[in-house]
Amino acid sequence: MLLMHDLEVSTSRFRSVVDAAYDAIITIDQQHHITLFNRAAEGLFGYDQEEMLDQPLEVLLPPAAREGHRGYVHQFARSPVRSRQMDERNRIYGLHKDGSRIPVEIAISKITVNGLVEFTAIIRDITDKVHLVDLLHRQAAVDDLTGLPNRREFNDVARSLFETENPLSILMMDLDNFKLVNDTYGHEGGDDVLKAFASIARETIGKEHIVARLGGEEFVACLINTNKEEALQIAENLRKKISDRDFSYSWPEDRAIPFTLSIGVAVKGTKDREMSNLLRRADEGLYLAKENGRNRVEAIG
Ligand SMILES: Nc1nc2c(ncn2[C@@H]2O[C@H](COP(=O)(O)OP(=O)(O)OP(=O)(O)O)[C@@H](O)[C@H]2O)c(=O)[nH]1
Repeated sequence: MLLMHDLEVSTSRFRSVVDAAYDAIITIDQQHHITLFNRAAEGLFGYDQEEMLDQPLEVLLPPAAREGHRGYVHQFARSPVRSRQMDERNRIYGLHKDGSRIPVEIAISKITVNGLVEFTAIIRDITDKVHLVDLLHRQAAVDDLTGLPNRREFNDVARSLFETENPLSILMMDLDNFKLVNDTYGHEGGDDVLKAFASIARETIGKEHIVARLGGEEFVACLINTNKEEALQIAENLRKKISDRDFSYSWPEDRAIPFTLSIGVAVKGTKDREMSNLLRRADEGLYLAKENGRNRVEAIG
């Protein structure tokens, strides 16, 4: 009798600890059916405990993860390890009742009860952490002023594009006499021009290509699947649009500032071993365009 009482006390203590836990705690049996679903799990997944007991765990996983998860649990059941953190390198998602995916961290452990293996998963919602990491990634890759990819991001992307067999062209672009723009319209006016140019270039060059800000008034475009004639045409089209003010762009307070740009063009050739060869030739083209009077397009090679 005393033993029964002790057991009841211990069970109710266990229940209150599990229910007060901040993390979702779910237990499944050998057939992957849910045997325990605490309050935090109700909050995380949007289901009531009554709905979930005896349900297969798969209900809480995005369809694409279900098969892999079953294999993972089988393998874990056979391994001598008693607890482990589920894959920390790849993001793991749970599936909310409303169909949305929830990024989670999962610690899983197993116990053997009467010869049968049971698993307990402790699941933490890491939505805030994931948002923060994504934000930091974005900030590290994007130029604040224009919203374009920055030099580092461009180098990464361009290098991987260079590895493919596809034709590739580079436009090296530099706004003309930008110091004069700053001197005449102030640094803020200069910033407005940079933002305007970024927006017009992105629209004119097209979403299938990459436009990035290398720094200052220097920009670059990587044109994918584009040969020399097409690259020259895109460059000339952009130069002319800017020079003729043939674009619709909403300037801040309608204070449109005239500007022009010079462009150097280089096309990937069989002799190009690295992206840096191509970028160097585009730079030489840009230098030539400046030498020859600015507001021009020059190609090298
Ligand atoms: N407003 C603004 N100015 C910048 C920024 N970054 C660089 N600059 C300015 O850009 C100007 C670049 O001047 P230069 O390199 O002499 O070239 P330029 O006057 O454009 O002359 P060319 O390139 O030879 O046509 C400098 O005055 C920099 O201060 C920026 O983010 N905002």
